[in-house]
Amino acid sequence: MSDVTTTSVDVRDVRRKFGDRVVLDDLSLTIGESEFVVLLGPSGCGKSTLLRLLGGLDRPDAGTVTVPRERAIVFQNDRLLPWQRVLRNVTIGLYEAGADERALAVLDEVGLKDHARAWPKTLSGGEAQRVSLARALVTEPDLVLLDEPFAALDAITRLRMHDLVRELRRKHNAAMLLVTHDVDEAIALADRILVMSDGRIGSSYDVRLDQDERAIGTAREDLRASLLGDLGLAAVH
Ligand SMILES: Nc1ncnc2c1ncn2[C@@H]1O[C@H](COP(=O)(O)OP(=O)(O)OP(=O)(O)O)[C@@H](O)[C@H]1O
Repeated sequence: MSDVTTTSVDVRDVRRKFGDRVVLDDLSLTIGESEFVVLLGPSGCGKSTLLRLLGGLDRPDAGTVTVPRERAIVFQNDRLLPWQRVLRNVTIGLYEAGADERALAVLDEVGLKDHARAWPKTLSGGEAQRVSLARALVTEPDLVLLDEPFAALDAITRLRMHDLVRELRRKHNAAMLLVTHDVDEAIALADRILVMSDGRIGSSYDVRLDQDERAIGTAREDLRASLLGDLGLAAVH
């Protein structure tokens, strides 16, 4: 291929049905190595279904999904094991020597090295999600899947998380796919925003190339309009 960047994710003509309902309808997308793609779309349009396919938690009825072997998922709820301390929650899935050191290094990156011996129930929502990010990154995945990881956090904590994710992205060279309903979150983090509708990728915005304020303002309006348009259609059904 003549692409400048190497492809990390290649989804081709994927179809996924639940009963009679076609949730993903010949959907195709690619994500480049170390590219940050945000998937926006109204509730129920199939974002999590796509993420689950990429994470290997589900299989398509038709089409192909090509993803790197090393990948990690962060969900909206932290899914930490309450009976394990923070450090053990991060080392889960690491079997080699030096696991504790690696986990401590990533906990340091998310600002929680001091909490290594804490129990999950003593953490705030934002801290618990930072541990989830540490757990995802400790294996140095090539692809990180983020399923609305900041949706349950308050606005200020969410903004702090955006800064953290940008910083983590610089340090770890993974491709990232974030699912969100939040247009501003999408613009803050994405290289490219994909809007999903009717089981496919409806439109695509290149944020990285559009750095001037006016272009970003226009994109924000367009994105809001396409989301509201989809919601309007959904309300008619
Ligand atoms: N395992 C399943 N069995 C039956 N239907 C399912 C299953 N998983 C998802 N669906 C249906 O597929 C559709 C898409 O669900 P999905 O969770 O992918 O949407 P979403 O875009 O992530 O929504 P939200 O933004 O609300 O999380 C929904 O109508 C949902 O009910």
